Amino acid sequence: MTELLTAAQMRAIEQAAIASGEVTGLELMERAGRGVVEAIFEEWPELAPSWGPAPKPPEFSGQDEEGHRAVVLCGPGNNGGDGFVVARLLKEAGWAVEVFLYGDAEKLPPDAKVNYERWGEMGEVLPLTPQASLELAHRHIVIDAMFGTGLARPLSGLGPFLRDICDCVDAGGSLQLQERWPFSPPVVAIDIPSGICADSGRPIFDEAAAERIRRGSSPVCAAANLTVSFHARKLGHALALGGFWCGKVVCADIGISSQASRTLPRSELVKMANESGSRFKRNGHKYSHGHAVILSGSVGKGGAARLAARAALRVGAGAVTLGCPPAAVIENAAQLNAIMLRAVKGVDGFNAALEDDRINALCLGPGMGVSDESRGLIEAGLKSGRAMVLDADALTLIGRDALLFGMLHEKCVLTPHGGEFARLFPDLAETLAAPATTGPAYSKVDATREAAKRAGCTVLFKGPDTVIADPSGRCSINASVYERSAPWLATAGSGDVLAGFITGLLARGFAPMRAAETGAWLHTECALSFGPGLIAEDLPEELPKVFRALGI
Ligand SMILES: NC(=O)C1=CN([C@@H]2O[C@H](COP(=O)(O)OP(=O)(O)OC[C@H]3O[C@@H](n4cnc5c(N)ncnc54)[C@H](O)[C@@H]3O)[C@@H](O)[C@H]2O)[C@@H](O)CC1
Ligand SMILES: Nc1ncnc2c1ncn2[C@@H]1O[C@H](COP(=O)(O)OP(=O)(O)O)[C@@H](O)[C@H]1O
Ligand SMILES: [K+]
Repeated sequence: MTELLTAAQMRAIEQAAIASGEVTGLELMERAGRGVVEAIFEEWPELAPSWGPAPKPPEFSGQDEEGHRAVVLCGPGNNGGDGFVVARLLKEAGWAVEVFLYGDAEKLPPDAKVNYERWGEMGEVLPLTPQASLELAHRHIVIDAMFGTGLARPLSGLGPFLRDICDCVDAGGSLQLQERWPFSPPVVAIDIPSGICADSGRPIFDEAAAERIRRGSSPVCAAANLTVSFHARKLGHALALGGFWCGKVVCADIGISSQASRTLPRSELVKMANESGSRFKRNGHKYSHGHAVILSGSVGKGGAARLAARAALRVGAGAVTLGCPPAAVIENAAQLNAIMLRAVKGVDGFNAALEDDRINALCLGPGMGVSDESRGLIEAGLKSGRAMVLDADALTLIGRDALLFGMLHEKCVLTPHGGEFARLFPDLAETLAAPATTGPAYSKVDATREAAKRAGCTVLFKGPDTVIADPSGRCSINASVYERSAPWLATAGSGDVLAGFITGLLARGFAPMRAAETGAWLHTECALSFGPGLIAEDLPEELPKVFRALGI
């Protein structure tokens, strides 16, 4: 678990470090540039100085034929300043370096200006204008230092360069992949690929650029094989398409002493999990670990609820009961063993079941249907005040019904995917879907926080960038990107399993926000542990292995 920062938080951390006298801005920029160069040599050891002469790019006929060659594209802010440092350090390592500047050198901020001038003593700076000829195919590395956390508006006049950069990245960014592109150099983005908003992971573009995308011409942002960020990952590396554009993200330590960016070791995660709610099972009888009730749909519609029930039991609820319409009892009885089964005849039947005060968590929605009876069941569940996961059809019903929406309470967890989120919060979904024309752009974090506040309960907005927020504004992201990428989670029923994990954790006494965070994290862990080929049924069955690996 790693804390992600917004651009403003990063600026505040930097300013605090400078104000305390701990470091100067110029030193930070030097460390940032050094961090980029070190990350490059670590990623591609064959480029490190000790490796001897560089492979000769094909068709290259300029000077320095035996040396490594880099092109550094600098922008008008401090991201560009980092670029000038990288250019200088590579040159000092014996590289041939060509530097381009987008913008006016006179207007560079002070630290970037100093580094521009330092570079100026070693080499020239060419203007990055439409006339510039980059000849990327003749380099060993391309450095994108055009824009970082300060991106404020759409890029303009950079289209052809962005196309070249994206082509290099598409070609694999490997020094070995020479057949596909004459000599496709890896692209290294400083902080974030230019054009991507560091707070939202969304490209910033206007209508004119949108039209260009529709025509399939130039892209609106750069991409990278390696992104080197500083101090901590930013939200934009994890949200939306950030994971898609950034390639691999490494975080260079620039020596700022802030607690903000700690990466928690697994042992600490386990400790946190143990401290929240009713702990992992140590002692007590089954009902001391809670009793979850999951309602299923009618005949032939029980699969989703059975998946959720199995997940709730595996995650450690002491007892799980599946409640179904009387007509569906035989179908469910044929499928269930450890999970108890109870015929629930309409709302009255549900209210009767809820008289058992050992029942402390409910899950409504998976496979439930959107009938009036389903609505009544949701109302009864909400009136009972129990901790409760509302998923799938329950979300559709709540989205249609202001009265039900108004009954949501702080022990509820809503688990919408994109479509369900749009039904529940159409205005927020619309804002999120509208092209982002200025930075920082409205993000999935903004939308989920606002949704949780409005609903008065925890909201988990699903996707590879699952965002979880509670009404107090607390928010976390379960990003299934980079080393935690598990696209095989996009399989029918995996959302039902997630609902079951959260319900089981609620039954065990986890607070709603913690249950949602832990459930989402375990969901991804199970997918990673199982690997491709996974179907929803496999997720709960993988949990014991995941728990064992965690030492639980
Ligand atoms: N904050 C920190 O702690 C550190 C920041 N560093 C670097 O500084 C960067 C942030 O620097 P800045 O805040 O100067 O931001 P940027 O370097 O991203 O650029 C901002 C500048 O570009 C202009 N601009 C924004 N969008 C534009 C567009 N589409 N077209 C033309 N001009 C545009 C802005 O008006 C501003 O002048 C980081 O990404 C990182 O690379 C590092 O030096 C290390 C420390
Ligand atoms: N590409 C992906 N990478 C990681 N997780 C994903 C991806 N696509 C979907 N998921 C996760 O899989 C689950 C799918 O849930 P949902 O959309 O409700 O599907 P279903 O209704 O079929 O169960 C969610 O937890 C979501 O976050
Ligand atoms: K950049």
